[in-house]
Parts: sequence; C-alpha cells; structure tokens
Amino acid sequence: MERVIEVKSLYKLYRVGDEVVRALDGVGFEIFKGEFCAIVGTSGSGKSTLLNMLAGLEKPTRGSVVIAGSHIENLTEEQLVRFRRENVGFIFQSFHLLGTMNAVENVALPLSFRGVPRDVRMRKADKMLDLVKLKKHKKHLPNQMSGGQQQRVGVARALVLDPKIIFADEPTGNLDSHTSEEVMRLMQQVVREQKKTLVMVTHDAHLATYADRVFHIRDGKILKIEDNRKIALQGGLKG
Ligand SMILES: Nc1ncnc2c1ncn2[C@@H]1O[C@H](COP(=O)(O)OP(=O)(O)OP(=O)(O)O)[C@@H](O)[C@H]1O
Repeated sequence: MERVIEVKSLYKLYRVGDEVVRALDGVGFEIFKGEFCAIVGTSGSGKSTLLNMLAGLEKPTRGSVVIAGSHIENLTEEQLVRFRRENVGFIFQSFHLLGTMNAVENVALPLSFRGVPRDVRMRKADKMLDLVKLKKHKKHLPNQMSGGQQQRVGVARALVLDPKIIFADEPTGNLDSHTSEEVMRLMQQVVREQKKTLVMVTHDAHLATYADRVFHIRDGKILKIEDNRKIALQGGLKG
C-alpha cells in the first residue's frame, strides 16, 4: 500500500500568558492511498490543529509531517503554496462558494488560477458535477441550491484539480442529519471510485462511521485508531 501521509512525534504548543497549551502532544500515524480517515474528538481536542499541520497551514513545534514523500514542516511559505496547489483539495464547513458564480463556474475556479483555458476548464467542471450528481443544477447560483447541493459543488471543486489528498473540516457542519448522510455517502463513493485519500475532521462520532479508519483524539493525543473495515468484516463473519 502506498503511504500518502506519515506523521511522527508531532507536537504543537501554544503559549497563552504564563501557560503552555499542548494542542498536539506527541501524535504519530500513517495514512495510505485510497483511505477515508476521520479525526474525531470534542471541542478543543486538537482536531483543527492537526488538520492545519497536515495541510501545511501551520508549522509544528516539533515532529515531522511527510506528505507524498515531502517533509512539509521544512518547506518555505512559497513552497507550501505550491505543494497545496499540486497535492491538496479542501472541503469547508461553510462551502466557500462564490455567490455571483454558478455551479460550473465555482467548480472551474481552481483551474483558472492555474491558467487552464476556458473551454478545458468548463469541460472538466462539467464532468465533476456529473460525478457528484448535479447534472440539472450546473447553471444554478449557490442561493438557488440547497445546502447539500452546495456542498456537492464543494466536493466537485475539491476534486477538479485531481489532488492526491482531500482535507475536509466538519464538511457537514451546516447540514441537517439526512443531508449530512448523503454527503458522507458521496465522499465515501468518491474516495473509492477515484482512489483518493480523504481526511475529515468531525466532532460527530456517527458521521465518522462512514470512514475506513477513525482516529480518536483527546487533549492533543490519539487515544485509539478504529478500523471500520475490520469491524465490518468481523460483523460479516459473525453474521
Ligand atoms: N492560536 C492558538 N493560541 C492558543 N491556543 C490555541 C490556538 N489554537 C488552538 N489553541 C488551543 O489548542 C487546543 C486545541 O484546539 P483546536 O482548535 O485544535 O481544537 P478542535 O478539536 O479543533 O476544537 P473545535 O472542534 O472546537 O474546533 C485548544 O485548547 C485550543 O484552545
């Protein structure tokens, strides 16, 4: 199996007045190509800090983060921007769609930052919207779509540059429970069919059951890693 993310002895300490907060307190794990992993924990457990380190948005105090073979903790800001552009897609809780652009234009946006010609951009964006089953909503503006449809656009946009890894921070935080499950199933399907690696942060243990593996984090430490595939297999064997 191809290792896509390798984290070793990762620490992030913040000084707040006289106190030191250990947001990450010696975290280590590996994530492989094609895995859907969820990082689960309560508020303040260190989830966002961990995701920020994995995406190279913040520097660790100590330890290493190797993504697709590069030690990203050693990269300069400029190199990090390039690294993210070439390797990473993001799905946000609040969708982050541009209100004046329709669905295809929103999905095509990351391609225009790369200087891809308009006809190629539109063709690729169109294909991605088919993939997330939004064929009929391509010309709709964000305010003409439901929350779930907007997040499908968000998923399509994260995929359009064909990134190795997708990071999702509470991707269903603004959706009702039924729509959340739909978006989870979509993400699960995308990871399987496109052989992507998806790392999702959530406080919701139920949504985490859609992931292949669940990393439980508390006080900046990984308490346990649950393998849902093994659990499903054992369930199947028992049944
Ligand atoms: N910039 C900062 N300065 C000081 N302390 C911070 C900073 N960022 C995070 N922390 C602290 O680090 C710990 C972990 O925070 P983090 O945001 O990673 O938690 P979280 O699990 O993502 O929480 P939430 O679900 O509420 O977003 C918390 O105790 C938080 O107060």
